[in-house]
Amino acid sequence: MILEGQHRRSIARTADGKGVRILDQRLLPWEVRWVELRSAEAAAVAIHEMWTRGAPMIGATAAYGLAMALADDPGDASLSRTYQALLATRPTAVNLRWALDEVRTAVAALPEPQRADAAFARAGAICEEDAALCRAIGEHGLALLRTLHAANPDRPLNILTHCNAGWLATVDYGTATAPIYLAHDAGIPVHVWVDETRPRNQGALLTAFELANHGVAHTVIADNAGGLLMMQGKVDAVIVGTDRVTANGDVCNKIGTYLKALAAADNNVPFYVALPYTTFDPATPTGADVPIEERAPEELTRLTGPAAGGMATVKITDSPAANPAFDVTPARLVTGYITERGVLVSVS
Ligand SMILES: CSC[C@H]1O[C@H](OP(=O)(O)O)[C@H](O)[C@@H]1O
Repeated sequence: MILEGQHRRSIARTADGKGVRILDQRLLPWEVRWVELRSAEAAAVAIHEMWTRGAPMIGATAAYGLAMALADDPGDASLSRTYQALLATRPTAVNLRWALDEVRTAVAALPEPQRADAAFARAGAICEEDAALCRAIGEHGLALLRTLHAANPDRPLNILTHCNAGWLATVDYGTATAPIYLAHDAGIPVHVWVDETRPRNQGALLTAFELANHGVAHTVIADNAGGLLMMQGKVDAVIVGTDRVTANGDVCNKIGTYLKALAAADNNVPFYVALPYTTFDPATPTGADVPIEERAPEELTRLTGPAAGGMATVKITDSPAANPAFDVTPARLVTGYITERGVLVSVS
């Protein structure tokens, strides 16, 4: 199903100002369903169960969750309890902690009656800032893609991406997709190899949905096909998003990213990471220090999809399964970091 109209915003404050409205991404691309979250507890469930996902997006949702809690109880105990509960929903993306810290800082010194409004205001500003940051990432990435396309102007530029780092993962534009959207809109012929991204298939379900909706040529591939395509010279660059970049430039991102970076290095394919500065985590020394989220094995051993009368789940195996949701790409494998301030060749 293609989303019509203002399709680039997957989060907004509710009309009555008391909640937050998100797209339930578990149903995409088959159904576009908006849900209204009316409590911090509902926001925590939506983040943990990945109704909404993507580093900047879970930060924005958590920020609204804290605001909703303060509307119910603006006291310090509520603030602290809710902060910790939301922080515990998903451990890897640094944007979650960053956004919660932003709201806590905005309200901590205020009289209690003023806290909820200030929290909602900060949450809304975080969303608007993210949209602007991602647009700027797109502008800097566009310059990069122009240069890459100039090397082979007679054919489309082939970009490989992993997972979904699009407008569904952010407030607008995406991070890895922002340069792609701006290049497409500027008339640069771009084709995207879309890693399906097992086990949750964010690529096949979400990135493909986004690109189709924007009219960008794309091909969904098995995660394990990327190395062959690079070996065959069919990939001009890899651009991925990230959930956290540590002080030394290591990149935490969706499981499978590291293997793409290895294949890119082995085939001299530039490997870029697109991120806003809110995803840098200078307080964490290296990728080895980042908690890697372990999710339910059933995400791996079951497949869910549309069937007559609704969604159906099929079993793949009864065997035990391990399901780490992220991995670490060492800084040495990263060609550059595309940020809202420009393209960095190193972080440390
Ligand atoms: C722009 S952040 C996107 C980032 O978040 C995704 O993880 P998840 O879908 O589990 O929230 C993935 O790592 C993306 O690169």
